[in-house]
Amino acid sequence: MVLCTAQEARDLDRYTIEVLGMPGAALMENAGQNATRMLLKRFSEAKRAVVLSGTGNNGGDGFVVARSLFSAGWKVSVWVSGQVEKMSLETRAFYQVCRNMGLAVSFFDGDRKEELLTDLQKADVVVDALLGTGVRGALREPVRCMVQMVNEAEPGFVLALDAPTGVDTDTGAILGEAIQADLTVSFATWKWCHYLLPASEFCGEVRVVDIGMPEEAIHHQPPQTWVNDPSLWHDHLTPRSPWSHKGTYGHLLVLGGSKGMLGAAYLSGMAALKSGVGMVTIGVPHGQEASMATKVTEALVWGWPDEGSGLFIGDFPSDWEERFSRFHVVTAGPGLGRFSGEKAWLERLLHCTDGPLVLDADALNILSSDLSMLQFRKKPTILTPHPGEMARLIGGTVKDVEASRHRVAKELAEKTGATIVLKGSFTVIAFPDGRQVLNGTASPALAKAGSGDVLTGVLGAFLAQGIPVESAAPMAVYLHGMAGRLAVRSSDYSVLASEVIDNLGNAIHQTL
Ligand SMILES: NC(=O)C1=CN([C@@H]2O[C@H](COP(=O)(O)OP(=O)(O)OC[C@H]3O[C@@H](n4cnc5c(N)ncnc54)[C@H](OP(=O)(O)O)[C@@H]3O)[C@@H](O)[C@H]2O)[C@@H](O)CC1
Ligand SMILES: Nc1ncnc2c1ncn2[C@@H]1O[C@H](COP(=O)(O)OP(=O)(O)O)[C@@H](O)[C@H]1O
Ligand SMILES: [K+]
Repeated sequence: MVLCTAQEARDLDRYTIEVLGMPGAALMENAGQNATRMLLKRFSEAKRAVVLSGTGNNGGDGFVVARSLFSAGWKVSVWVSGQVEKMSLETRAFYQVCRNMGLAVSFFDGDRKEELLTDLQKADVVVDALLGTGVRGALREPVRCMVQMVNEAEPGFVLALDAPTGVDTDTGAILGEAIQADLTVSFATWKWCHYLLPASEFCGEVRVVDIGMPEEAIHHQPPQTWVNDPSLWHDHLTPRSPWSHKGTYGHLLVLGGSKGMLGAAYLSGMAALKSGVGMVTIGVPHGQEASMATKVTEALVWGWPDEGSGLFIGDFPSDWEERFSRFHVVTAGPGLGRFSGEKAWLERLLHCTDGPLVLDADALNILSSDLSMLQFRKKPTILTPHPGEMARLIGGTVKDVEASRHRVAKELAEKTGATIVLKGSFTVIAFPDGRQVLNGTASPALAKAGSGDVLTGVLGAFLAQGIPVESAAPMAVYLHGMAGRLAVRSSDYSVLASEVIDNLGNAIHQTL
């Protein structure tokens, strides 16, 4: 499913109407009808509704909802935030239908506050069709006043059409005041405000409905962002061939696991094996080799030189060249730690890894001292920062990252040529060509140390199986999030990273 900026949504509408010849009124009728259907699913009996309509096309959707609820036997009153003369052609037509059918339509210019408030307080449902993607800047009167009154009235249920009035479609900012919705029905595509804080907290549940926009419109002008779903990568998640063998599914090297952090590399390695990779070697400092070997049964263990402190030194083992040629993918970072000569070490790793390379955790912190190290890479590099690591990479703060996750991820991908997997409650995957995928499958059960190490392993495993990064990254993030959800037995308080690993198989099975 596509995710649009306001401009992309306008371009899609324009192409559909002006080039494909779909009448705008048909799209508006479909939008309003499908939004009504979502409401009627929740309320089996006729109720009392107040519909607030603006003069733009969002208001037109509102008039369609008002008429449809009225026809379904609901008691409906409509309040309009401007004059008939300001209405767009389609909006005016649907306004006229409401009048012709005898619906109560009132105009609000700030004078009839008592009347509107009483109406809102009596309503079971308020439909917010004041502003959608056409909003510009801080709310002006009388819209601001109407928004404030809805929030004051605290109606039982608020349905927002496309977006709650008062949220900026693209930045997710609040434009002074915003309607607190229980359900937002978005038309044809997702919009950024459904994901970005603080706007997303005003949306309630978000459902996207079809408005009859032909697929050709999306193919003609593909937006830059998609919401993650299996249709994006399902072709690569195929049943395993009965003729396959371990060599078919690649060999992954996991580098990390310093003293006190062995578990991180262990989790990555096990997650990779549970995600179908043929073979895993876990590279740990020499001093940790014996401990790791007793911990893992299914993975190979390779001891790297260390200084006795449990950290890697800035050197490569003597047999690295011969060994490296056997790995299809390298992941570095989980439990790696910081060590003297780390920058030279990472530079060498970047040069000599002849396949995809995933950098996580401290490998990212080392990289943040000099992003130009990545410019030598010919094969895909994938960075999987959490917001703290991302802040170090861009030389900003966590607040900067969280205020604009999608923008910072996109900019870093374009700047470095790496694929960025910016983790969080919704993870952003940004590719160097500007495209982005947004993931919504995760669970707060994953907000616990070790979850990220699992993701690194899953991603490394899919890459080692020859899946291109454009599919492997969204596939790993999606299945990791789903495994996190499936791992919840009694409470999301209690999920361990190892239980997420145990549920990778279920997630893959349910998606195959
Ligand atoms: N196009 C299509 O085919 C389809 C579009 N669809 C629907 O159309 C919606 C987009 O419609 P849109 O572009 O008309 O914009 P919309 O959100 O109604 O707002 C414009 C109005 O808001 C006003 N306004 C702006 N900022 C303001 C502020 N800060 N404070 C106060 N007022 C402000 C602005 O006033 P003006 O600035 O012109 O004075 C103007 O009157 C979209 O979200 C979807 O619901 C669906 O029906 C499917 C088919
Ligand atoms: N509230 C949340 N909702 C959904 N997913 C989350 C949430 N918090 C964390 N996650 C996911 O859990 C993982 C945490 O990664 P990270 O912080 O690197 O953990 P660690 O390095 O300790 O293993 C990421 O994949 C992130 O997207
Ligand atoms: K709205």
